Amino acid sequence: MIRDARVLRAGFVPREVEHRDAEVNHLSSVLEPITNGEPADTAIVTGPSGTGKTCISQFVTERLREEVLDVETTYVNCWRNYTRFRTLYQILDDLGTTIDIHRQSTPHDELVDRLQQHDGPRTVVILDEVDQLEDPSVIYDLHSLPQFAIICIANKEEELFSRVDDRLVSRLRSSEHVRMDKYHDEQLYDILSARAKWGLDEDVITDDQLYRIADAGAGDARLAIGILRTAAGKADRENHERITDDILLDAAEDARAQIKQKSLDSLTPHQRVVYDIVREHGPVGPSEIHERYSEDVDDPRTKRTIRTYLSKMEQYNLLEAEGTSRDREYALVDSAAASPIQ
Ligand SMILES: Nc1ncnc2c1ncn2[C@@H]1O[C@H](COP(=O)(O)OP(=O)(O)OP(=O)(O)O)[C@@H](O)[C@H]1O
Repeated sequence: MIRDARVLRAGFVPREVEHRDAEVNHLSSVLEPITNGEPADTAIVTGPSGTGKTCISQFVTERLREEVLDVETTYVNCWRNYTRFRTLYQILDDLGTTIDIHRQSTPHDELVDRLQQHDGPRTVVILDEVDQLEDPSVIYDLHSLPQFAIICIANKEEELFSRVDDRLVSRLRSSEHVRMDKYHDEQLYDILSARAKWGLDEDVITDDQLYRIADAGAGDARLAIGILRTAAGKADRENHERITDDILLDAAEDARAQIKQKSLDSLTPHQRVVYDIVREHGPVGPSEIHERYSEDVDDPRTKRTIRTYLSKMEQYNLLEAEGTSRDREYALVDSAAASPIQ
């Protein structure tokens, strides 16, 4: 059943990306100066979840490394490393220069100094989920160091801009933007079909089944590949020769539940408090959420930050918002209402 399980994993970077030629070319052209040993501009990559932002960024930087000897790349998930310290530390760690850094006592400036002194090859830093940084000044830190090129990945550029100070906004506004939209069903079908070809034995899934998965994916390649992986895994465990329609029916729900759990596990402690307030009291408006949240935590973040948390959880299908911006209320997403595989 399964020929190569790696191909079906969420973080897999394929040898060929489908339907993103323009975006790949755009991002490659931003990084092009590096091939001549010159500094490159910052790139901002935005789009909804599962539209290939991480995949395209990694694909382009991998290709760059194939072409040029003197270039390194490093990847930081800023949701996981949401403080300035952790992001800087992660980059230095990748560069192999953290040996004598003490997590508790080393000041930020020293970490920035180390980056400045880094005399290795030019390095492309992918800052994924950059809108999740508690202190986005780390973008500024990196922006001012010519030996580093930055790719900032976020869902919405407004969310990124609303969190950074004016001097950085004007710099980021003049950066190159690569925008990704949700995939059409045909595009998702092609992405799935390539994964099935490399990841599964021949004839274990029909074209019609792949189209139905593409439809249930609703523009999100992460979900679509997740459904394919879940279905193939179950068919394999149960010793079927083919993926049956019954297996497919459950796979969409299981894949959604897995993705939801992963998103929940990614929430920072403050985001989790906000999520729990909506779970207990939703539908609830932002002011009440902020009031309750401020009572629950010792060092509450600003209302604006809480709004970005709510928006992020909406992007990741954990919360849904109803109403206009004035009377907006948030509630948990009703997973049972998501469209099943037809
Ligand atoms: N154009 C494409 N061709 C082939 N595979 C793709 C393409 N776009 C996305 N994928 C695959 O879909 C999955 C999700 O993509 P990716 O993680 O890049 O999405 P994302 O936009 O970064 O989502 P998120 O905001 O949730 O992190 C990955 O397994 C990726 O390899």
